[in-house]
Amino acid sequence: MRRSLIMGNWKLNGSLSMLAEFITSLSDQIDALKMCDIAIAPPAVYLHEAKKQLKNDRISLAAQNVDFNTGGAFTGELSPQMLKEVGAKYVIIGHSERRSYHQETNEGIAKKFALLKETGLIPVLCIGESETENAQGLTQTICAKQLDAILAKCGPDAFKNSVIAYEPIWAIGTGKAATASEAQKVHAFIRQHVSKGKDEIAKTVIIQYGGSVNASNADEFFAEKDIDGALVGGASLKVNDFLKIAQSAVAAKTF
Ligand SMILES: O=C[C@H](O)COP(=O)(O)O
Repeated sequence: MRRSLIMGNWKLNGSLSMLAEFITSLSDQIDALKMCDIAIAPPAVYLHEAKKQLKNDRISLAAQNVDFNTGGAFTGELSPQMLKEVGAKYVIIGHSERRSYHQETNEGIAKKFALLKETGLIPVLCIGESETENAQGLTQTICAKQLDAILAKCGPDAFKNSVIAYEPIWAIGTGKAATASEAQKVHAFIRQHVSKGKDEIAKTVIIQYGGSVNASNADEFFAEKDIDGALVGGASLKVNDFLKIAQSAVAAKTF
């Protein structure tokens, strides 16, 4: 059975004191969350300190972005190897905020995906459609295009042991989450599209839902068979809310 992965994406939020409080509270509760994997993605500048403060490997670290170069004259960028060295296990790539505010393309994101795999880091590939595309019935077309860029660059086994976060753009930070059954349909499509009948990929690819997940609606998502956890933004900034979401994931796997 796939384990759920609950990841908190802090985006451009947080501080050293918040990090310390968060890690202490999370560490106190982690034993009750054995059935799911937990990760936090604070701003990259805090990863090294987070690694030092983490007392066990049950809480993993993620970065929010990476460059597609390994080194050289690329001012302001961070390489996969640097993120690995400061403790990242996962790296979020292709978030819609980066696609939209930093003009990231499917091709550039595919280069990042390939480099992360080579470095031994786990890509968390964000995909999803805009509100207009959703209204036009283009959800699957858009998701397929975003996934196909990775398959073209990395081959049919690209998604073995990888993470995909389905994040409909209209649901991010809006309080207007997709319904669990809407999300389940898209997740089932994604699983079929990336595995193309290969059981090994279908069984190992983790597909998270992201977009206004909170402590009250998390249960509904995790009850769906193709929703393997959540990429949580706003609700991951309060440790108690984040913990409740993780507890919902555990409960969904233990009935
Ligand atoms: O990476 C997280 C997503 O963008 C979701 O953000 P949100 O939970 O604030 O809607």
